[in-house]
Amino acid sequence: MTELGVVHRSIERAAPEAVEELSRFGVATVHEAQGRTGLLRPYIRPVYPQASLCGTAVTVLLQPGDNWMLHVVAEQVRPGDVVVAGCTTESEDGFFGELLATSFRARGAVGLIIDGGCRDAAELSEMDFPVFSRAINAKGTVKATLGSVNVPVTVANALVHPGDVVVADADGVVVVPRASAPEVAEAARRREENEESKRARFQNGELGLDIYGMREKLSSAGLRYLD
Ligand SMILES: O=C([O-])CC(=O)C(=O)O
Ligand SMILES: [Mg+2]
Repeated sequence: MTELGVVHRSIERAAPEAVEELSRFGVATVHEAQGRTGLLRPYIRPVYPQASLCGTAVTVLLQPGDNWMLHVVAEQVRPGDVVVAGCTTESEDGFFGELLATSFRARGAVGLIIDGGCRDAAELSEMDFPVFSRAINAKGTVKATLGSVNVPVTVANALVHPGDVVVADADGVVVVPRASAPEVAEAARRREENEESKRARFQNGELGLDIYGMREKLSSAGLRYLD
């Protein structure tokens, strides 16, 4: 069980070159590149359509309806970090808004993933501070019960460790374990190159049936063409 009331101050972050490399790819590519793993459940949505981010996770475990620990985690943020907030129990209250976004940004945070609600959606969009949350909800929160900072957290069914890489865009949110970030970045690069050549062939009018060599398999599966 996760210990409550602790703040881990020293965490090991993924290599900056790997983070930089991963930032060039979309969530779908990264997810595929690591063997279709690491996705958060799709109920986590961007607060505004253009929101996207890539950064190293600093994690926080919140208590339902209580945003105290978001102020505690702010102190642990380093430039390039994304705050990843889980909650001990489902909660859709408005934990986070433009004031906390201003604070996070001043510390160098590139965004927030929260398995809870957030508010001030228009201001967050105006600021272009990317937030991915389970709800937009004006309901206010209290500062009463301790959680923890920089412990492993489960966020929308994905386990996130401090220092992992998180990539988020209009398609969703994916987490890449710190140690495998360089190899996933390399696999994503190869995948993107491969898609580029396929895209050119599709543009030329070639069919997936031929590009992927599907005809034989379809006929052995018994597909019949009738005139
Ligand atoms: O203050 C709060 O509790 C959350 C909020 O609206 C903000 O950060 O602007
Ligand atoms: Mg506010």
